[in-house]
Amino acid sequence: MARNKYDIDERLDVPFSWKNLSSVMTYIGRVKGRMSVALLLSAVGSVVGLTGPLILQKVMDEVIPSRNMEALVRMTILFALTIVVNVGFNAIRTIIVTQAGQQIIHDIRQDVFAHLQKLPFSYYDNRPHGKILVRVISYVNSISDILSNGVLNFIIELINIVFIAIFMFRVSMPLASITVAGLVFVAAFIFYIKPRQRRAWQRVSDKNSNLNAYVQESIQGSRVTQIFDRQKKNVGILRRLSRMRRIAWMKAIVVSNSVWVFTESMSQIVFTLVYIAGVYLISPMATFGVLLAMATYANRFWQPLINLANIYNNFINSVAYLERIFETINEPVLIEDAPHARPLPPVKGKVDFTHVSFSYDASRPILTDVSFSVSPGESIAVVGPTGAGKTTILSLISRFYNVQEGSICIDGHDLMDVTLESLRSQMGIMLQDSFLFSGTIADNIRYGRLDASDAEVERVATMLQADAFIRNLPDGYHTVVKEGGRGLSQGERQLIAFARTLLADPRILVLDEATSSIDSRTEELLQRGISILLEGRTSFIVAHRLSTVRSCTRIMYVHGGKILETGSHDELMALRGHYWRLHTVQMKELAAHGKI
Ligand SMILES: Nc1ncnc2c1ncn2[C@@H]1O[C@H](COP(=O)(O)OP(=O)(O)OP(=O)(O)O)[C@@H](O)[C@H]1O
Repeated sequence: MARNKYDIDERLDVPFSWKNLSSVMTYIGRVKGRMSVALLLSAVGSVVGLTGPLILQKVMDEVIPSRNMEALVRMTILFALTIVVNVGFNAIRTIIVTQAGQQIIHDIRQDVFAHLQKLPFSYYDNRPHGKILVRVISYVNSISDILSNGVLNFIIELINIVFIAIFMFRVSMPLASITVAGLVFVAAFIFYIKPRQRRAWQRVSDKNSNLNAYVQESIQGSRVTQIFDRQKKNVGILRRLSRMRRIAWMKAIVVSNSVWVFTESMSQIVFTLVYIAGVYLISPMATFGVLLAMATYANRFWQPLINLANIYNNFINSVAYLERIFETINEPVLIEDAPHARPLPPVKGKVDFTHVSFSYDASRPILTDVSFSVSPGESIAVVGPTGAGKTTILSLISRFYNVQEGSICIDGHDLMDVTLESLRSQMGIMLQDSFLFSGTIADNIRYGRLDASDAEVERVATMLQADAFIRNLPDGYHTVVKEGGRGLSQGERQLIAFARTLLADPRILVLDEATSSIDSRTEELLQRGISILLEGRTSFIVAHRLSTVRSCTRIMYVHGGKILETGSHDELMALRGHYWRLHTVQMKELAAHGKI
C-alpha cells in the first residue's frame, strides 16, 4: 500500500466478504449461551404479548355484547399479565444482550491489538497512526450494538414476523395476504439502495479515519505547531476534515433513512388497504372484532419489518467499520517465523551479510549487494551521509524487514531460518528515539528483563552512572515517567534506554545513536555508557559522534546503499577517502564550537 496521508482516503483492498461474516459469527458464537437465554426470553415475551389482540377480539366480539362482567375482569387481568411478562422479560434480555455485546467487542479489540503487536515496521511506516488507532477504539465500539442487539433482534424480529403471520392468517386469510404483499416492494427497494448505502458508509469511515489521523498527528506535533505558530492553519485543516466528515455522514444518513421512510410508508399503505379491503372488498364484510384484530396485527407485522430495516441500516453502516477491522486482523504478518524455523542457539556473535539487496518499496533500491563479515565481540561503527542506508542495515540485522536478495546469518544461521523470539531475545536494539513507556523509571529499565530484581535494576543504572540523576528525581526509581519519556532530558532518556539494554545483557547490540546535541557532561556519560554496552558483545552502531566511532574496532563507511570503505580509524584516515573527509569536516566543526 502506498504511503498514506491524513487527508488521503485509504484504499480498501479487501471488501467485506462471507469469510469476514463467518469470522464475525465465530465471535458471536463465543457468547451463544447468553444469546440463547436472551432469545428464549424474547420469544416467550413476544408470544405472550401476541395473545393481547386475541383477548381484545374476544372482549369486543363476545364479552362486551354478552355483558359478562366476570369474564371482562378475567380478560382484563389476563391482558395486564401479558404486558407485565412482555416488559419484564424484555428488560432482563436487554441486560444480558448488553453484556454479550461488550464481551464481543472486548474479544475483537483484543484480537486486533494482538495482531497489531505482530505486524512489521513496514505496516506502521505506511499509514498514519491515527488511522490505526481509530480501528482499535472507535470502530470496534461502533459495532458492539449490531453484533449483539442487532443479531438478536434480527432473529427475534424474524420469529415475530412468522408468529404474527400465523396469527394473522388465522383471523383473515385475504386481509393477511394484503398485509404481507407489501414485503415484495420493500425487498426490491432494499436491493436497489444497498450498493449506494455501502459506498456512503465507506466514505464516512474514510473521513472519520482521516479526521482521527489528523488529530493524532497534531497532538504529537503540538510543540512544532507552536514553534511555527501554525495553530490557526491547523484549526483550518481540522475544520475542512470535519466538514468533509459531516457531509459524508449527512449523505449516508439520507441514503439510510430512505430505507426506513420507504418501509414506514409501505406499512401505512398496507394498513389503509386492510381497512378498505375489510370494509368494501371482501365478502362477507369483516366484523368489527376481526377488523380491530387485523389492524393491530398489520401494525405489529410491519413494526418488526421497520425494525428489520433499521437493523439492516445499522448493519450496512457497521460493515464499513467491520471491513476495516478485519483488514487489520487479516493483514499479513510479513515478518514471522518460517514453518521450519528453529530457535537460534546461544549466540556467539558472528554476523555475515552475503550479497544483501533491499528496498522498502520496489521502485527504489536502498541497499545493493552488500556483503561483510563481523567476528564475535567486534564493534562496528556504521557511518556515512544522511540517507545512506545506515539505519536500514541495522534494521535488517534485527530482521525488522526481510531482505529481498542475499542472506544475513548469525553464527552461520540464516535469520530466515530461526525464530524471531530466539533472535530478538539475544539482541539489544536501541533505536534513535529511546521511547520510554508511561510507568516508573524502574519499570522502564525492567522492560529489558521483566524478572530483574530492584537490586539488578539499580546495579545497571549505577554501572552507567545514571543512578545519581535517578536518585535526584522526586521519587527516585519510582518516579513516574510520562508517555514517551517527556519530563526527562534527551540524555537521561538515552541513559535509561542503555540501562534497559544492559539489563537484557544481549550478545549482539544494535544501536542507532541519536544526533541531538547534548552538554559535554552528558556526552561523557553517554560515551562511557556506550563503552560499557560494547564490552564483550558484537555491536553495530550508527554513530554520529567521533568519540563513539573511535571506540569501535571497525568502521564501515556507507554511501548510496553500498559499503565504500571499511577498516579501523587509523586505516581509513590513512586512506584519505570518504571517512577521512567526514572526519576532517567534523573536527573542523568541533574546533569552530570550541569543543576541541
Ligand atoms: N520506512 C521507510 N520506507 C521507505 N523508505 C525509507 C524508509 N526508511 C528509510 N527510507 C529511505 O531509505 C533510505 C535510507 O534510509 P536510512 O534511514 O537507512 O538512512 P540513514 O543512513 O540511516 O540516514 P540518517 O543518517 O539520516 O538516519 C533513505 O533514502 C530513506 O528515505
